[in-house]
Amino acid sequence: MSTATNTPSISTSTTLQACGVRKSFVSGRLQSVVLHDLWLDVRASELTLISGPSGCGKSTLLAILSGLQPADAGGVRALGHELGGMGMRELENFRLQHTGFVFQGFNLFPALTALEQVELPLSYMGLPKGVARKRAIESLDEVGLGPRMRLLPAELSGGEKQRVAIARALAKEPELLFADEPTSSLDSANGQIVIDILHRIARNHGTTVLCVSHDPRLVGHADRVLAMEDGRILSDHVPPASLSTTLEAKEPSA
Ligand SMILES: Nc1ncnc2c1ncn2[C@@H]1O[C@H](COP(=O)(O)OP(=O)(O)OP(=O)(O)O)[C@@H](O)[C@H]1O
Repeated sequence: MSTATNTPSISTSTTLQACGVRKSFVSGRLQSVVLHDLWLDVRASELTLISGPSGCGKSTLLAILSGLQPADAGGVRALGHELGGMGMRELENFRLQHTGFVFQGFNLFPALTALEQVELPLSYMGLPKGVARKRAIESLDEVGLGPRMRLLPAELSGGEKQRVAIARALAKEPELLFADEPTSSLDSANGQIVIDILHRIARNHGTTVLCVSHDPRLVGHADRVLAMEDGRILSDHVPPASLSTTLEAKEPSA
């Protein structure tokens, strides 16, 4: 069984590990510890949700696990690589090739169509134009936006913008997908669509999906929930809704 305590046992499908991660921030003469000696492992083909109240350190943990921020102590192992051992260039390349990000504020370019938004990172990755276009269209189709791919962000709803952002991440075919409060600016129905898409990506593509959110409505949609408080992971559980889905999937059909 995986654990989020100080005595980790690592399963074979683990793709992302935090090993004794510590982080503090200094503000004036005050130093506050945001993450306390945190251990966890995250598995492939699962949507892992880190939940907890505002300010408990969720986004800081996500930033460290994705290599956007360094830890003060401890390490992160992602896809077999120690992130702390990489130089800036190497880390940038690792993120480009292996990770996708989805943020609360969508981060779309106002002047680009949905299709162009999704194609852009693929050109940075060096994919030939035809391959990039094919992948971009497939990803937009997968999130249900094929018919709207020629539209600009201003012509899309909030939920559709977030789906473009997910398609942009998905088209890179990343092993690791990070989502920071992806449903916070969406209403309940659109939030549900977004979390269901993230769940499906984990299942169908074998992607490790790590999502942080303080939205309690997401808990039942995750495969695994890590509850965080004051820079510590207090519990690690499979939510009941996810358990029943797993049991249904194992039930032989009549
Ligand atoms: N760059 C920074 N400099 C100083 N303090 C910071 C910095 N980044 C985060 N913090 C502090 O660290 C603590 C944890 O912040 P973090 O954003 O990780 O929490 P969170 O759980 O994601 O919150 P929310 O749900 O509101 O986004 C907060 O007290 C925050 O003010």
